[in-house]
Order: sequence, then structure tokens, then C-alpha cells
Amino acid sequence: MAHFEEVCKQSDLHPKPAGLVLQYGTAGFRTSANKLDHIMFRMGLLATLRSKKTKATIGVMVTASHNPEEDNGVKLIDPMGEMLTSSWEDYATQLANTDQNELVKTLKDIIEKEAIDMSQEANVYVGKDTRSSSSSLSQAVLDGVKALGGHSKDYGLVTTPQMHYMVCCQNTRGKYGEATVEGYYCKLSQAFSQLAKNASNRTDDQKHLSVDGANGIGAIKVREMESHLKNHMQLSVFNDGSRGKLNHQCGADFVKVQQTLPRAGIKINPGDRCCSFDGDADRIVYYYTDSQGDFHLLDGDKIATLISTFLKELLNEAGLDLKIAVVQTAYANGSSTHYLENTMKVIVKCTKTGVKHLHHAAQEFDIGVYFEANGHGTVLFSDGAEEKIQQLANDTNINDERKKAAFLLQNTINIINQTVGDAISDMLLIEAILAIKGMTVQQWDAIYSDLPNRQLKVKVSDRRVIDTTDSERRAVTPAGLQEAIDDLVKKYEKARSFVRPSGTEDVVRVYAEADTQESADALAHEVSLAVYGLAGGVGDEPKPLH
Ligand SMILES: CC(=O)N[C@H]1[C@@H](OP(=O)(O)O)O[C@H](CO)[C@@H](O)[C@@H]1O
Ligand SMILES: [Mg+2]
Repeated sequence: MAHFEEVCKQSDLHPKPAGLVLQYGTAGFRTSANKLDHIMFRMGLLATLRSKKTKATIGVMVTASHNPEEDNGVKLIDPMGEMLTSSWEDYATQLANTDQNELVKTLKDIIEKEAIDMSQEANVYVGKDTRSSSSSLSQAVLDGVKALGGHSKDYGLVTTPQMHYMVCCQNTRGKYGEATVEGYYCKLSQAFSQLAKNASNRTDDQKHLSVDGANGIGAIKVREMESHLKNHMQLSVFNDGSRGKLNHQCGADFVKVQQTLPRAGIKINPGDRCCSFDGDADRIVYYYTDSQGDFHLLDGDKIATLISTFLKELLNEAGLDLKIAVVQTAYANGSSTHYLENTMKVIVKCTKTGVKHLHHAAQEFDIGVYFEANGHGTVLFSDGAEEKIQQLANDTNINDERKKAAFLLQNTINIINQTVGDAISDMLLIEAILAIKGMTVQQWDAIYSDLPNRQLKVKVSDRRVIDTTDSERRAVTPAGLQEAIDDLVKKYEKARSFVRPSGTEDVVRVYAEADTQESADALAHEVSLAVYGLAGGVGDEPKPLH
């Protein structure tokens, strides 16, 4: 067929560097931008096949999220706005690594295996972040779609969650919202205005929020959103990309891992409510400093607690019997899990790291709140739960308290981006909850106290020697490692530690928590030494933090 000739011709313009092998990992492909041109072209091809197969619009987002500006990456978005189904991740890896002269054969294999009707129309939406490499790389995706005869729509600069939203809107024929950036702002800001009506007498101070945009796309988009929010919120946007470097000493990942204020580009006063987005605005963390200048972080665990408390109270007031659960990973602070299980008495589930795992687990419940500790998360409502809430909101025979709760639940559904974690949507929901509950960031922080914790990285020659079980909380290989960790953990109070190979970097990650920061730091260091010794450490031996 003519398309394959075109693929061959075009593919020569997007050559694969010899010997390069890349894998579709936790967050798609991610590496130095200069190695990705052929990957982008080929993901354009794959997205076109996926669209033909599903008879739906597929999304492609060009971004490397919180990684340095020099990196880039790409991920595919499935019809309902969710991550690409895992069975197709293997096709992505095959296509990425196949030699130029085998490309058509690899394509034909996929077409045959999936019984794809090539006469079916294909539709692919493409978006990109603000990296300097993103323009040419997203053009390579568009070239791939065109080569296989697919239709494409280039959304240009958008946040990752906006891209997921567009795909979902398109494939639900507008039921989820209008598939434009403007439609996104309208849907979210209308829901926010409705929720904010239920907050009494907020002062300008209470409406004020400092936002660290990580010098990325989130800064641009939150500014665009601001005009839709009218006088409901007052934003000061720092690290808006006009000067600083993307993700450099700022942004959600920096703040979470370093447990400190953005080192660059932000001016705040003690007590000010602040938040940081990551480079593609799918993560958010909150923080403030107290009068002593001490830093207080409100991470994904605190966000999940705030949101699930709010929802549980509304369900009670509405008299709705819906099952709510919180999904976390092993990185969730032990205090958060304890609080959720024992004080709030909600179901808590732990999954492997990576949003797709949390997302799937959250789909099992009427209402599933999922957050990674690093601030990536959202809330999922089952169709049944949405229907019940809708019915109640339309019921004229209920008392005012139930009516109000149903109205708040309805608008909470609308403010949330259920397709994926979304810094802007999460920010609006958190701001609405704080406003409705008349709560300060300090009061939110006081719901429970985090256990001091530390995250470290260890370089080893092959991180695949570490295999884990129990949602990554225990290592089964190499021999002796888990026993060594168990012995170290016993030395400390309230201690917990685990190790796992990263899915996005060539490192082993070490996590430790304990009753004091000194203990958490010491435990993390000792476990790093155990990893270094038993799992083939390379380079210098890990040094103590103090
Ligand atoms: C400890 C940590 O924050 N890990 C991150 C990181 O995964 P790793 O597999 O740990 O490299 O990147 C993922 C993709 O962004 C994110 O989902 C995950 O939470
Ligand atoms: Mg991100």
C-alpha cells in the first residue's frame, strides 16, 4: 500500500541513531532530546495505528515533565484520556528499537496481530511542553501521523493533563467538556465559582496564593486561567519562564525531594500559602514557612487527606452511601496511612509506583482518591456514583443540608480532571476546599504530622538485579538485601525503609522514614550502603548526609 512507501520515505528523514535502544517506561520514552526524533516519528505511526484499532482519537504529549530542559519525552493517551494500555507499551518499544529497514515489517506485524483495519480513519491529537526541543519533536510526531494517512490536530503548547482532557472530551462527544483549551478553562472555572459561593467572606489575603510554575507550561496556563477566575482568586506566579530555566532549583519535584523552598525565583513571607507545579503541570505540592522560618511541606499525602476528608463529610451530609478509598504507593508517609486508616477510617490501598497503577486501583471504588507522595493524583468517580449524586442534586424533596451537599459534590466532580493528575485542577479543588472549610494552610498541615523521611539514589551497574514484591515494599533479590534492610530498620523507632529500581532514571531509589530526621537520614544512608554492597554499586560509596 502507498502508505508504507510514504512511511519508508519519511522515516529516512527521521533516522534512528545506530545502536540506540530505548524502552517505553513508567512515563513513556524519556531521554536527552537529541536522541528522540525517530522515536517521535514512530510514535506518530503507533498513535495512528492505535486510533484505527480503537476507532477513537488518540493523544500524544511531548514532554519530559520534571526532568531537565535538555531532556524530552513522549507518551500516548488512550481514548478515555487514560495512559496507553500496557499491552501496547511493548509495541511502542518494538517500534522504537527496530532498524530503519525493518520498520515497515514491524508495523505490518502489529497490524496483523491486532487485526487493524487500515481503511479505518485515524485521528491523533498532539501537544507539547515549553522545552526548546519540543517544537521540532512534535513536528516529527505529526509527520508520523501524516505518513500513515492519519488526521492530526496540533494543540501546540498545553499541559499534559489538558491533553488528556482533550482526548476524553473528543471521544465522549463533548459529554466531558469541550475539547478546547478555552473549554477546559470554562468547565473548571465555572465549577470553582459555584464552590466558592459557599465560602463566606474571604479576605484578599485568604484568596491569595503564590504559584511556582517551574518555568514551564503550567505558569503560562495558570495565567490564562486566572482571567476566568475573576475575583475569586489572587495569584502571584513565580518562575513563569520569563527568566529562569525549566525545573532548575524550582518546581514540585525539587521542593518535594529537597524538602525546601524553591531556591530560585520566589519571594514569600512567613505563613504565605504557596504551591509548586512540575514542568508539565501534572503534579502539585503546597508549602509555607512559619515565623521561625521553618519549611512545612504539604505533599500528595496531605492533599489526598484533605480531599478525602472533604468528600467523606459531603457524602455524610448528603446521606449517600458510596464507598470511598485512598490509593497510595510505598512512598506515602507512614503517618498519612495511619491517619487515613485509623482516624478517618477509609479504605487505603497501596500500589506500585506509577500513575497507571494507582489509576487502575482507584477505578475499583465508587470514589477513588489517588495521589503519589510527590503530588501527582486526582479523584475518580464511578458512573454509578456520578449518577447517584446527579439524582440527588435534582431531587426536589430533600432538605437543604442534603441539597447543598449534593450541589457541592456535583461541582467537585466538575472541577476535577478525572483523566489524570492535574496541577491546575488540583489547585482549584484544594483552594475551594480550604475556602469552604474556612481553613488555613497551617490548620490543614496540622491534621497529622509527617514522619521525618529521606529519599536517596544509589548508582548500580544493573538496577534490574533488584526485584520487589508487596507493592515494591520488599526486595526479593538480590539475596540478603531485604534481611539487611530489616536489621537496619530494627535499630530505629517508627522506622520503615524500602528500595526499588527507578522506572525513569538509571538509579536505585532508597526511601527511609523514622521518628527523627537524624534517624531517617542515618537509616537511608545505611540502606544505601547495603544496596551499594549487595546490588553492585558503582562509583563512590554513598556518603553520610551529615
Ligand atoms: C519516587 C518518585 O517520585 N517516583 C516517580 C518517578 O518514578 P520512578 O520509577 O521512581 O523513577 O517518576 C514517575 C513518572 O513521573 C512517577 O510516577 C513516580 O512517582
Ligand atoms: Mg509531570
